[in-house]
Amino acid sequence: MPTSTESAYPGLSGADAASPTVVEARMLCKVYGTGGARVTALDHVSLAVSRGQFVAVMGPSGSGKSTLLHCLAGLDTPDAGSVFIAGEDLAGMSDRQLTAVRRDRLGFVFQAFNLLPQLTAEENILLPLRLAHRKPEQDWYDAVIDSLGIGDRLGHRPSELSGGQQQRVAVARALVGRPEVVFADEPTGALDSASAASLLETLARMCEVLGQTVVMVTHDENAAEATNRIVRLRDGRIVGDDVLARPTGQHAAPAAAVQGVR
Ligand SMILES: Nc1ncnc2c1ncn2[C@@H]1O[C@H](COP(=O)(O)OP(=O)(O)OP(=O)(O)O)[C@@H](O)[C@H]1O
Repeated sequence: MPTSTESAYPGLSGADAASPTVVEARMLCKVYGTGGARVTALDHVSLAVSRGQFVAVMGPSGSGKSTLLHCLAGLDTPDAGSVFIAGEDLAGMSDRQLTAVRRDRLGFVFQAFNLLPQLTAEENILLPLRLAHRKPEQDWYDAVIDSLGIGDRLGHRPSELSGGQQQRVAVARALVGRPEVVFADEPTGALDSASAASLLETLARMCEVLGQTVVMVTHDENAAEATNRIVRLRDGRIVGDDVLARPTGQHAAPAAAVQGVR
């Protein structure tokens, strides 16, 4: 039975320089305001994220974390520089193409779960695919539900779930379309510490085992510890970028979850 990313998915492990680059920022600049109110939110930021990496973006308030996340995700436009998702330059895209990229190739998780109260967990998870007239890939869907441990909650409405379970449903919704990368902005901000730790552990495992890529903004050093790369911003610049080697096999691969996936 494979017990590490290496054996389950050769070349797709977390901090693996040989993995393909899924997100790349080149010399991103973003300035808000003019005159005395002028703020340089991003000051020539370059960053390449490999498949399977779980990246924490950290830094003091106002250092540019959200601006960077929004530019990487095509939710905001840099004043200068380029963003590539799986090698495709977002700058060359029309609004319609950008919308399609966000819908079909990216996943989003925010502090607020944003689940629709009248839908069951499963209906919430599948809603983005339904709107895109896509069907879930069954093996991937099963792996996501299994990894998140919400198989017995799928028929419940959000009001019948704990906060931690609701966030897991929101994560499943972000993952179900098998996005190139998931962007998460303080995903544990509304959770108690035990639920937060559990969610982070699950995200880490999905990156290691399923080759998912996650870029997460967080203020929380504990949350960052679950990741395998910590990018630190200050005054719109990267002032630290630590790729952490995690011992292989720390997160055992759930064999059933990985069968037939990738
Ligand atoms: N729409 C905007 N208009 C004007 N200034 C902005 C705007 N958005 C961000 N800024 C400024 O750009 C800088 C970077 O903001 P950003 O939200 O990216 O920082 P952050 O690191 O995410 O902060 P926080 O941790 O407080 O959320 C800040 O000085 C902020 O005030």
